[in-house]
Formats: sequence, C-alpha cells, structure tokens
Amino acid sequence: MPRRLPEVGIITGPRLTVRRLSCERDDRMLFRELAFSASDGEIWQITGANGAGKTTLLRILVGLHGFFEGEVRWREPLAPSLLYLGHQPGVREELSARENLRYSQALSGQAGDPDAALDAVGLYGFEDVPAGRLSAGQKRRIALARLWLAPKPVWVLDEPFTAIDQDGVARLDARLRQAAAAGTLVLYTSHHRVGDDVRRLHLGDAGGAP
Ligand SMILES: Nc1ncnc2c1ncn2[C@@H]1O[C@H](COP(=O)(O)OP(=O)(O)OP(=O)(O)O)[C@@H](O)[C@H]1O
Repeated sequence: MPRRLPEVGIITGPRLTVRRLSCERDDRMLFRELAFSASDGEIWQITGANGAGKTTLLRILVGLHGFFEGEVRWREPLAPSLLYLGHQPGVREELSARENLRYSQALSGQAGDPDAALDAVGLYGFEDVPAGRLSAGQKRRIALARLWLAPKPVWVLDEPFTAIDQDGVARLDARLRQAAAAGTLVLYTSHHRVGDDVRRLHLGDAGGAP
C-alpha cells in the first residue's frame, strides 16, 4: 500500500477572501455583495464618502462588528497575524509616549524597541512626555509607532494619515510600501493613495436604503 507523503508547507492562495458581503446600519445599506480577495504583499485602499461604511468594513474584517451577511475568510488565524489601528489614536493620556508603546506591546506581545519606533515616527525627544500634553498629530504618531515594531503579516489601518503633517505622511507612505514589499498585506482607509499599484475598493454604490 503506498505511503501518504506529508504535505509540503508552501502556503498559497489569498490571505483574505470576502464573498457576498453586505451590511446594513440604521436602515441604510452601506455595501451590498462585496467580493474581493487580498494576498500577501498587496496594499488595499478603501475609499468612500463620510458614512459610506469604511470603518464598519474594517471592523467586520477584523471581527469587531458581527452584524453582516456574507463570508469573510482568513487563510490563517487572524489574531496572531494582525496589527489593527482603529479610528482613534487609542493612547492613554496619563502615560508617556514610551509607556504607551510598552503598554500596547504588553497587550499584543509585539516585540521591538519602543525608542527606535518613536524615533522613526519623529517623536525623538518626546519619549517621556505624557501623551495628554502632546498634539493630536503627535498622539497619532504614538499609535503609528507600532508599525515600526516587529512586523506582522496583516495591517488593518483606519485613517492612519489623519492629523499628521507632510513629513509624517511621507514617512508613513514609505513604511506601508516597505512592509508590503516584505510581504505584509495592508488594508487601510484614506483618501491618500500610496503608490500607483495600490488596489482600490470604493464604497458608496450600495444604493442607500435597503
Ligand atoms: N456606533 C454606531 N451605531 C449605529 N450606527 C453607526 C455607528 N457607527 C456608525 N454607524 C452608522 O454606520 C454608517 C457608516 O459608518 P462608518 O463609520 O463605517 O463610515 P465611514 O465611511 O468610516 O465614515 P467616515 O469617513 O466619516 O469615518 C454611519 O453613517 C452610521 O449611520
């Protein structure tokens, strides 16, 4: 009887598959029957008017919003692979920039040097300042510093370019492209386009009322 050979560990196929995804909120259809597949190393930009459902879509994809129809399938368990930055910076005002980063590292298990990450987002010299005394853009940069810690295979970023200046936009733009080149799948909402080869998913054609 022939012996069964072990499967070779090459992982293929899209990391994320979305089929017939529809979502209604407040009696309004946000999107209807969305379908797309996203693979390692791709950057996906999600666009749409205010209220079109961009945040809702990202929250569905990462499992934070459960009221939808259709299928969202990740090739591998999402939790250990995911770096999710939500709409708000999510920093603790009473903690310094460094303490905030260490705190999120303790929760996520994400390795890396917090000072190097803060330096990379332009917060050198602000490591010990309580976040409550920083500007909106600087708070956003504390959250973004996680992108310079140990890399994760999936980044889901809700409006990461909000509140940061031109220099911050350039740094972030380069970082997203660098991560994708190294194999990270990046999904983000913004009107800012990161390079010409970015895939774009536009929300807003669902037809309004269900
Ligand atoms: N907490 C909530 N409870 C009930 N309905 C909500 C809630 N948050 C959002 N919605 C509804 O979902 C719709 C889509 O909101 P969502 O935040 O996903 O849009 P968005 O495209 O990210 O908007 P923006 O560009 O303004 O951030 C809103 O118009 C609103 O009607």
